[in-house]
Amino acid sequence: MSTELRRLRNYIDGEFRDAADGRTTDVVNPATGEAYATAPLSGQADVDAAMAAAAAAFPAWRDQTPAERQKALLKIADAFEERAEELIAAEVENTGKPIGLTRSEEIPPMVDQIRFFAGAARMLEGRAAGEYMEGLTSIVRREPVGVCAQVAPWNYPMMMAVWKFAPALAAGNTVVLKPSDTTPASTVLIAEIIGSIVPKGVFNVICGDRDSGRAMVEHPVPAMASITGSVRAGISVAESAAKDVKRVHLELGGKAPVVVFEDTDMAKAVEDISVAGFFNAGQDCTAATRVLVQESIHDEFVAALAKAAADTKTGMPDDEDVLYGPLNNPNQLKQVTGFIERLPAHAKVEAGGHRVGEKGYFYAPTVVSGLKQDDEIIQNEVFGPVITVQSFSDEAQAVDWANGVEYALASSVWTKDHSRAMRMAKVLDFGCVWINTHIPLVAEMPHGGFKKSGYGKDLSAYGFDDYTRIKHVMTSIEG
Ligand SMILES: NC(=O)c1ccc[n+]([C@@H]2O[C@H](COP(=O)([O-])OP(=O)(O)OC[C@H]3O[C@@H](n4cnc5c(N)ncnc54)[C@H](O)[C@@H]3O)[C@@H](O)[C@H]2O)c1
Ligand SMILES: C[N+](C)(C)CC=O
Repeated sequence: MSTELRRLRNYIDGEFRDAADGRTTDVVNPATGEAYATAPLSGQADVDAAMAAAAAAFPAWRDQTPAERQKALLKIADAFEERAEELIAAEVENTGKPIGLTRSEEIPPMVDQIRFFAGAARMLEGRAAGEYMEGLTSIVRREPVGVCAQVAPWNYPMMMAVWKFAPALAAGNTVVLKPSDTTPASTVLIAEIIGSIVPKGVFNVICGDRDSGRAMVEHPVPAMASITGSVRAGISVAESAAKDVKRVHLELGGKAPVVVFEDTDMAKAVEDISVAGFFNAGQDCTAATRVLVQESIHDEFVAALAKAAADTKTGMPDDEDVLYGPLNNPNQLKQVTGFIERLPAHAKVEAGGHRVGEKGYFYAPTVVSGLKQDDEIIQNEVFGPVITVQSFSDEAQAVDWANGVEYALASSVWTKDHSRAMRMAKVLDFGCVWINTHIPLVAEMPHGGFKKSGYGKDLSAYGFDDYTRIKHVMTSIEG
């Protein structure tokens, strides 16, 4: 059976290769539940080869001028635009996402993000050079870190690949990137695109599972390990990297609070929050997943949100009316289903709460109310199309509950009171606070969390800095 499937391959040192020992895994389309390809299950020999290629390519790539690296990234961005339909097709097979939304919501920001980092390559910052001790001039050199081991998740496989390779390559690093074992197809296509533009060895792709990822992070060559994924995986990466003191960059998910005050524009809030909660089947680390609503408007808000959920459609990628597709894999379906099955007696399912169909891994838009702060579904990441609602009495309680989880990536506040919004922005302990909106991201602004959401920033000049190191050079100017 699997011999008839399309064969995806690793991209190492400028060529496509099978795993050295020939091992593969089937890759399943989550909208159908059927395998459509095989991908290498990479082992130590594959990781060794990719790291050796990236290490060999590093000096020449590092020594290119920023202008040359900018030109390469701009060509990559142009190629993404030219080959957008191929990227969309690969991503849709990977994930089951709606075709139209992948075209409108993913390709343009990805291309823009690559172009942003192309520009950033020429805007490296440093403090002024000068004489801080008599007769001695100090300067700061900003340099690439080296080879970067990068591990991507399955929820936005191609966009997260961009967030990883673009700043790394722009800064002069070389890359070994691993997509999730459930979603390798778009990353393999990205390798083909980038490989036609940069010298061999600069960008390498290894397919495989968490053991392949672990072998990359534990490898002696990379100077930096970056991962987007679960807290469990992030802790494991940080532990492995600590053994030889590699730099670590972690984006580990969230449990975004959405704090709705009684003076909000209810219709706008409900519409925006339901989209931000259900988009991508809620498989988004910033999803508007945990609503805290002031008690005076609680019942009206819950009724409106339940109606918005009932009006939200999930279904096949070619259906233009759907907001979101399937969950990514059977484990994720089991995880989401488990949270709903284990709801405490005081919880009330206001909408959804069930699987949709028997083919693929679709789950209905779901709203759950009546929850308490220490309930499992409030404290843990569901990563599915499930919005929870709690009722708060005053600002202090809202802040207490909003901050009362282990995650700290993103949050939002909904109010017409500017002073209250700014007070909340100060005390909410999250890497992002949106006011009267939730989920937009721009290339110029940092994305990244605190607490168990990880450390290090994606996007922005701050994200670019994370892929550089600074060196002090001091020279005598006497004689
Ligand atoms: N932050 C995010 O964007 C994000 C993305 C995907 C999953 N998640 C969370 O993770 C939960 C579980 O999903 P999952 O188990 O499929 O994700 P995961 O964290 O296991 O996988 C993410 C990536 O990390 C790799 N990986 C896993 N363990 C590793 C290790 N020890 N060393 C190196 N690489 C490793 C995987 O192969 C994959 O490429 C989800 O329910 C969700 O809560 C978060
Ligand atoms: C980074 N983001 C928000 C696009 C996806 C995280 O799950």
